[in-house]
Amino acid sequence: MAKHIMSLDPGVPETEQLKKEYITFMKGVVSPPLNLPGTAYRKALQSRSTILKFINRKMDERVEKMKEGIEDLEEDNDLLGWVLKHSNLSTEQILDLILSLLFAGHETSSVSIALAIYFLPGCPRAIQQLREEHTEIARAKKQAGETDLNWDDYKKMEFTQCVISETLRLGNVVRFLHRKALKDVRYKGYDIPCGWKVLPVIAAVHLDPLLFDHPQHFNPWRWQEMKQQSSDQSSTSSSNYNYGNNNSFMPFGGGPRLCAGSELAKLEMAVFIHHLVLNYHWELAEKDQAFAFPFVDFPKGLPITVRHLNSCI
Ligand code: HEM
Repeated sequence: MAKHIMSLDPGVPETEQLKKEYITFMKGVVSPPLNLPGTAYRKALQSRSTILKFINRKMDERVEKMKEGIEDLEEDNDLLGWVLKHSNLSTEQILDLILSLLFAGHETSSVSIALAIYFLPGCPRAIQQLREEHTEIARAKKQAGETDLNWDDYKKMEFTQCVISETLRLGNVVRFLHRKALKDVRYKGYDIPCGWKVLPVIAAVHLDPLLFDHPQHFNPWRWQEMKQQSSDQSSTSSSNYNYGNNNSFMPFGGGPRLCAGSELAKLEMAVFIHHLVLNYHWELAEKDQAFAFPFVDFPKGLPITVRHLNSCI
């Protein structure tokens, strides 16, 4: 993500330093707002300020280069390069945009991928079906003399989409949303006064047994059933499990504030799963569990053992 946003290469000292600050920032984002020495909140404020200074410095360097007419293909095509050249955003708006995208686009996708790695070994039949789907895609590409995955390949990943949806439903990377009533609202017999904050808990919807059969069970095939049901109008109306309904599945939120990166996130997960199932066998090295405190994480870092498969493709 940092590479696409600011052309930061993984492993180099400045990226690692930014990562360290980012982790401290994340730990204090949802914490009691006590600006006292040693608190997570205070440390997060300090890290946020360090990150903003870092982005500001990068911006100044870029502006200098642009003035001198120095071209850099990679930097000109990253997000920072694009906004500097083609937008009229103020410095403050650019800083806010870059920080928000680093925040919104990094943790969510990487935790979702970790959750897929965590759930799948408990469902060997799903791994088998994924392998079949991706082996077929890889075989067709080889026949066509192509190597890199493209949009048409992605569109063929139908079962993979079921695995992604199920991972997002059960994993609940984002557990609740933030809303504020802009006027007095009466909803299902409840009065919500103007100005009150409302936190819709999407995790509660995703784990509701009235909406999802055996909601704690990782079952990617439920999404195939859902597709089948929605194509069969008559059966949908008599079913309890209307999880094709947008209000019952909203890992990316909804309405005008719907996640801006939802399609990118699913694409990232699909590409990762493609390479994972084609090339590797993996298992959990020790028992670990996903915890939400407040962001979903694995206390032990989800250690896995990985073995390379001798693929015949
Ligand atoms: C699996 C990964 C992801 C999940 C589960 C996720 C989830 C969410 C959720 C629940 C929201 C709040 C929506 C609302 O309030 O209704 C949101 C907002 C947002 N997300 Fe994501 N997200 C993911 C990945 C990404 C990525 C990869 C990017 C960008 C590269 C991104 C950018 C954003 C932005 C910019 C917003 C704010 C949208 C707005 O307020 O207008 N997200 N995301």
